[in-house]
Amino acid sequence: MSGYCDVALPVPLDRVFTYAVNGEAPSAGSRVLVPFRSEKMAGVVTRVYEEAPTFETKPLLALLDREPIISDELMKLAVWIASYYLAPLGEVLRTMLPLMAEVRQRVLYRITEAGRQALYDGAVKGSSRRSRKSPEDQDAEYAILNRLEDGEAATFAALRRSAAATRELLTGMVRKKWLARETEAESRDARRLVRWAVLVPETRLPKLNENQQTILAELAGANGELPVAELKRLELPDSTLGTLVKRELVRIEERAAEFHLTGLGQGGRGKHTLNVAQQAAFDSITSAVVTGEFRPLLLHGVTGSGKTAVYLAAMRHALDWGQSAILLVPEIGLTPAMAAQLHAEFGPEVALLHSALTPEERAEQWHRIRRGEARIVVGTRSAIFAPVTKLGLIVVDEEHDSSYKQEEMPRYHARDVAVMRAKFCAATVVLGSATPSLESWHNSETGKYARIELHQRVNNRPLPEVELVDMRREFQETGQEQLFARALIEQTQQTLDRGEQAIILLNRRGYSFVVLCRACGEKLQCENCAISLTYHKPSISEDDRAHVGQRLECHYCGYKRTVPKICPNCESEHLYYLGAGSQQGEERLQEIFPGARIGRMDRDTVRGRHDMERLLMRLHSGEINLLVGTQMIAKGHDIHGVTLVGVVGADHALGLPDFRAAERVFQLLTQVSGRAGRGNLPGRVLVQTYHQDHYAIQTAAKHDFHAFVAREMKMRRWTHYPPFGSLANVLIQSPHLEEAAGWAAALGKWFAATPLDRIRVLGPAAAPISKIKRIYRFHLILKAEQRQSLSRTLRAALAHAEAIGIPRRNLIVDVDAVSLM
Ligand SMILES: Nc1ncnc2c1ncn2[C@@H]1O[C@H](COP(=O)(O)OP(=O)(O)OP(=O)(O)O)[C@@H](O)[C@H]1O
Ligand SMILES: [Zn+2]
Repeated sequence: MSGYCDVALPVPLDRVFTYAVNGEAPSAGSRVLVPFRSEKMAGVVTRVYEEAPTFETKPLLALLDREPIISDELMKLAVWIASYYLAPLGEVLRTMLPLMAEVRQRVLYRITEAGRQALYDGAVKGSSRRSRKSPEDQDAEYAILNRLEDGEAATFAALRRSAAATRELLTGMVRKKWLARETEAESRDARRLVRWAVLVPETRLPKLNENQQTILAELAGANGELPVAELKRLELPDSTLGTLVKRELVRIEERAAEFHLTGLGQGGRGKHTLNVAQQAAFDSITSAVVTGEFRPLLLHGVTGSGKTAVYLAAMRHALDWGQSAILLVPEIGLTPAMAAQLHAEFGPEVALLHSALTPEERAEQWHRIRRGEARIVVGTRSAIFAPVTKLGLIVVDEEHDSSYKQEEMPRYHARDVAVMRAKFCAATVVLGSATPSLESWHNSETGKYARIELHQRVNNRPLPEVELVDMRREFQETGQEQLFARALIEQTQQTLDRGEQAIILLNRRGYSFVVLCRACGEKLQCENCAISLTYHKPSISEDDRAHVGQRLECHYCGYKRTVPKICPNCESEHLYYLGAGSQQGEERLQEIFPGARIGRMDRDTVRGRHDMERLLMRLHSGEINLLVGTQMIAKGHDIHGVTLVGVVGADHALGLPDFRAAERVFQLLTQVSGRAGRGNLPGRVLVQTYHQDHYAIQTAAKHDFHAFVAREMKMRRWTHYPPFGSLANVLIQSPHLEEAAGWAAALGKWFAATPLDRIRVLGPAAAPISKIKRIYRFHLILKAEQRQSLSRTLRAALAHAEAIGIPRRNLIVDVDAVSLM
């Protein structure tokens, strides 16, 4: 049959592309292979039709799916995201489909006419003496040309095998135009086979080196077998496993990929019957689900009120009703207990989509969900695109968490996408948190969302008492800057003496987060970013899995350098290390409490998939009785022995140039306080602060969410920030400072000259972080009373930018921006 179709391609262009159908027609929502520029590319068909377009079209190359893999409902969602966030539809669809592992790009080499000529010339005249190549290289080149003479294209691997080709030689030959390089998208099914390493029972162990022993120990500890991919996480050389296989101590088996969960840490603490408040929340949710209509709910439940049990019961109910459910969590790796509870509750019905999955594993899960084998989906933000059918319930846990916002194209917010998806498929969506975002709270005030509250902790446990320690007074009374206040030291000691556990939040990793030269006043900065370098000491902790050596490190781009003895600017020797991070916290605590069993939880100690579980296990068992860490320690953990929480230096974030600064500090204080007193003993919190009178600190200390919100809403209303109106951040970036500044000025001029419909424009100005990874950054902030007019204006601005030659990739439009830095 003939006809035409529109295809969305993953390229940064806000349009679809038309191709001619020359065989079997594809269906909308299925993938096809098409020629694009000089490449072949996989895209998703958005429309199939008869009438010929007025321009010339190229034909489709291949159909990759027999049936649509994007349902109408998900396509509708994709179109909404593309329009709302001003993102190309092809990019949105690529984000939605974790199937790129199935379409692999192959690079092929083919001989050209010039190549043939060279081959014949060489055969006649022998090797050319004028060539700069060695005779060996010339021979290799002829071998390659010879191999390709029949006209078939071959891969690098094939040419290396049969003609000893190297990448260098091939690149040179392409440059001489003897060879043409082609890319080919190769479609295949997601790999269904997983390679497992299996321990061979062996009585006499030969001499082994340390790496080999590590692998054998790891296998022995896992009942003798593990997927090879798991072993890769040990970060040992690949050859180690190879040697073990050669020596017949380990054998490799290919097995069908199946769903497996390894070491999820301890499971839930057994199931509880819901208490009265939980039951009421459950009833509200399930009666929304059974209406079969779109029902958005905000579940505001204080820390430790047992929200998880409500989610699980509601999801079970949806399942029993023949529906499926999606649960979004900020980061599964951080809450292994949650994963264990889910697995205990739903067994093989649950698909876990976490960030440590390989592309193949992700694709495998996607297929399981699509086949209807897993009707409960749990995952981080992109799990909102899971291809479940009969979706009845979506739960967004910790809905205020900023990890739901994707900070790359498409810059969607998974919580808001969750609400739209629920709307498109007439489902119930529950946004849950002890500290709801002001946006969601506002929606519950205006009646857009129904609100459910859990005011009490389970078993009538009290919320912890919070005491503020004024660090200005502490300084006056002790005469010196202290990392830990006297009261915190005293109470930590008492807690440990009573055999209880304490956690201390120090929300920066590393040892010192500023290195300052007292002579010239300069802070040592990253070479690539406008960011102070953080000093990391050689590690003192056995938990520390990061690099052990001392170094200065940029926490934005990962740049590392040795620690200088003198200031790189003025060569003075007066370098001072200021600002304590978690590594320093740990060291100081070790000095103060030599008998304590200290653990540390931050990005340096929690790297691999199992690090968090190990740490939590040691906390649950009491092996660790004093934990220091960054905001990771505030995330949902339920450790019953913790009765004291200390907060150090969390209020400095109040000074950040971001309208959400107060909200973030309030959330962090409330969440970290919420870790205390979750068992039988009541908890206490000590907050060290220099801003004792700030309303975010005051209200957090009183667990008074309503008072905080009332105050913060006033501020937002005055300053026209969300939830009052809509906001977008327009970033202009370039590796050349003048270029970025020039473009920013040009856009600024356009905004100033264009009549805008109730939109306030701030800037252009240098972004608070004016350079990241050698890219200079300027921005404009748009505050609009009406969403539509914001959207219209942004589109017009993009069109103007294109007209004056600002490349699309140098412009970032961040609708509902979460980070303004
Ligand atoms: N009905 C119940 N009776 C007794 N204990 C319960 C009940 N429901 C839940 N729990 C327990 O209460 C504790 C807190 O529950 P959960 O972790 O779900 O709190 P949460 O509301 O998610 O808190 P946070 O917002 O701090 O993460 C857990 O140990 C859980 O096992
Ligand atoms: Zn950097």
